[in-house]
Amino acid sequence: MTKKAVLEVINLSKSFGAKRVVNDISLDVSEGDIYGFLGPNGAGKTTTIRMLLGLVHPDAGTVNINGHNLMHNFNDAINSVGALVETPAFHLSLSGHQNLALIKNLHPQIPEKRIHEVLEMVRLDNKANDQVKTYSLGMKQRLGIARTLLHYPKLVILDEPTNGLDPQGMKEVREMICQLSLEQDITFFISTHLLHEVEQTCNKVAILQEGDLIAQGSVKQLLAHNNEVVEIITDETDLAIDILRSAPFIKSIGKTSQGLSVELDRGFSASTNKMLVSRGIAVNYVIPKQQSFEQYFLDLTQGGESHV
Ligand SMILES: Nc1ncnc2c1ncn2[C@@H]1O[C@H](COP(=O)(O)OP(=O)(O)OP(=O)(O)O)[C@@H](O)[C@H]1O
Repeated sequence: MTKKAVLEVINLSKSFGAKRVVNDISLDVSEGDIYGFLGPNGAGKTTTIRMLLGLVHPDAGTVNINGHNLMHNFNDAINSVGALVETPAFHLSLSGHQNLALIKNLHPQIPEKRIHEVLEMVRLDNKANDQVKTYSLGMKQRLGIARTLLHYPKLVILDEPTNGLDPQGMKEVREMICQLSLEQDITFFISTHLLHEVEQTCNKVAILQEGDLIAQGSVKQLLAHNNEVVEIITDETDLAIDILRSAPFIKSIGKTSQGLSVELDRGFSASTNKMLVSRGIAVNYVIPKQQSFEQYFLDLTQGGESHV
């Protein structure tokens, strides 16, 4: 069954003066996705997010949020999204609950009980009555996310939500996002440059570089598209390198403590083994290595091919 589109971005572009910052990008975010929006510093992530929220006017392109066109039906589009774009500011001498009550009071349609619900969702219900000045950075960030949830959004956009957090704070935010996605049917669009976070949290990613979309898809799909890496356990490393160097399907060879790490075209590990054995090399093992998303990202953004 095709999943419902929650965020559709079609041919979006933006320049500042002569500088093209976002270049004709299209993104598809479906119901239930935890969608990672990745890119090196200055790639255009924040500018894109600001366009998704109507804070920056695009030069060209269309944004639909939950079926509402952002340009033509702004209120419906924006009311169905929650967003945390900068470090949230709170009244430090008030409690978490009191801070959320101030926001709730501006929106009479939000029931009182919602404050407790969202505090529970971000696991701050036991700190609800403590002053925000006693909160850690991670707790403040979670309170910021609670604030975005007050009006029952179907889509939540977070710009670098774990930026500046310690490992424990990052873990808490990560776990909370996964839980909200599962239990509350919230779709997330998260910009980050932390690749490890993406691997652990997101089911889909888009990679932006200098305003261009250079990859989009599931983490699994993107890695499957890439070369394979195997470790070849052998004592005859120098001879093995001489033999493999000439094979067109071998992309790179490095030495490891027990043999060689070889990057090759996907599907050629058996041929690699056969080539070595037929030339008299004693191959003890060929071990497939899981290529990390981090390596994939670095290959791609430092001069690799495009997988859009
Ligand atoms: N209002 C503006 N006027 C001129 N240039 C801008 C403006 N906003 C952003 N830029 C430029 O656009 C480019 C993309 O910036 P943007 O903040 O969108 O990137 P980013 O991917 O979010 O980077 P980072 O991870 O460092 O925040 C940068 O070169 C930035 O200097």
